[in-house]
Amino acid sequence: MTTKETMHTNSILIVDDEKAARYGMKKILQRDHGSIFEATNGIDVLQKIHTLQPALIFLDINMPQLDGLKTLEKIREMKHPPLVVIVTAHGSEKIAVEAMKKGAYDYIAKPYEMEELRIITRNALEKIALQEENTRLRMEIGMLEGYGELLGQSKIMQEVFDRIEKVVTADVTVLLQGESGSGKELAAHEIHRRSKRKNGPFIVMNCAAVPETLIESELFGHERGSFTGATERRMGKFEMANNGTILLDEIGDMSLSTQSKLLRVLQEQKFERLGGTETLAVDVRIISATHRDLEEEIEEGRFREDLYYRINVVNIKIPPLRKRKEDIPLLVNRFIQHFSKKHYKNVVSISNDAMKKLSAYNWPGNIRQLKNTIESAIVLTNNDVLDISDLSEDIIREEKTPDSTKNVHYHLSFREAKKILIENFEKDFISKKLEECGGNISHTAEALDMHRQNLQQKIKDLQLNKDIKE
Ligand SMILES: Nc1ncnc2c1ncn2[C@@H]1O[C@H](COP(=O)(O)OP(=O)(O)OP(=O)(O)O)[C@@H](O)[C@H]1O
Repeated sequence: MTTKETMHTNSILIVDDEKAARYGMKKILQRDHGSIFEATNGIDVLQKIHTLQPALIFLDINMPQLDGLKTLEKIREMKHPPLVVIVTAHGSEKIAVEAMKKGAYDYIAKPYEMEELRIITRNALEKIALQEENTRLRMEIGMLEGYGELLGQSKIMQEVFDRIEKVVTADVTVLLQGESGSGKELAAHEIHRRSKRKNGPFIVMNCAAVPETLIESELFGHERGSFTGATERRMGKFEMANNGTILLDEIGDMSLSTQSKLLRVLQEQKFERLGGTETLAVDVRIISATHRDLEEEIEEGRFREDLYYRINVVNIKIPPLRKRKEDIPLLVNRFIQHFSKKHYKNVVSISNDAMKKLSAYNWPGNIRQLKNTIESAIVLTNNDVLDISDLSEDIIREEKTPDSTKNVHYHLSFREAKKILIENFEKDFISKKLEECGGNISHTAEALDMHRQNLQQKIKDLQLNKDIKE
């Protein structure tokens, strides 16, 4: 919603089929107001609203063709209707009340005093000015607090929002890079929501969650009988995303053979279903996301360089939360509001000490971890204001930004050391959540805001398969 869409001009429109009545009213109002226009009937007024965008309308109730009440109904159906003051004859207050119920702002009965008309007009225009100021302020605050659902006031995030804003209309292929939980999927969704494809589908394909043998059928679909278990023809995600956007999440985890098939779709926007001969053409915007360093993956021979250049027309890096700690208070307060409502609690805020602890922590799991922390605190607390005692031990212990390399052996390569660190964090975080959820995978996946299959794979990779209930 732009400012222009919600703002009216300051003009007034007088609607009456009697010339003398219009003239009399215009003369009184002209003293204080510049732009006064006239309309002679209900149909004329509807057209003039579009061209003149008046702030206020004086609408006579007794008119031939479309009468005042019907005209009022039509005006109220408009997206941003002007205020309407109904002009009635003395003794027809009942109609005036009906008009107010239908959304008229006020009414005035003929014959009226000059002063009465002036006061009603002044009040109406003041009300409009106030409403518009509120809209403007709300929009300013909204913009300061983030970009749609993506919250962030830090300079670094404002730069990310600027970059996103530039690609929304451009319909180019975008690569989102950032650590797990930093907001890549949310950013992709926001790009879609603001693009010209917003009425088309937004389809997410998690390339890491699907086993290698099924990924092509997931992406491109399959014909009946194309492999054991393919009992019916199935649409792939590319087909589903036609006229919309597809997010290829964790694209860095895609095998080389699938990468080459994907390259063809990117080049030609064409593909065949598995086991099929028909070539399907689609119109899809592709957004890719990964937590991996794709240039490193190319060097290691695990990612095709030509595909990289295709998906990386515009690159947006989402910074980790520890690099934008000034966003933590805003995020925490929003998450408190959200989860307090969701879980029917009365938590209204957080103590300064607890906020300091949250700001000092390093957040290796980024916003997802912060969100989970606040949700779990809200569910477990008996307080109206979250306090240090509502936070988990890890967060309380972390007095300052931890030396994240403290347990790492320097004889390892940087890549190996990084892998161990990430694995240790993942093991620790996931096993704690599993424990909290009594080993139930579906609940844990929900609590971690992760795909169930993704979690199952992680549990297997990290060898956490103990006490798991399906
Ligand atoms: N800037 C933000 N403002 C508010 N909520 C956010 C923001 N960034 C992320 N979130 C929330 O954090 C959670 C994780 O975000 P998201 O799934 O987009 O991360 P991701 O980078 O795609 O993670 P992964 O790589 O693990 O898939 C989601 O619940 C999302 O709504």
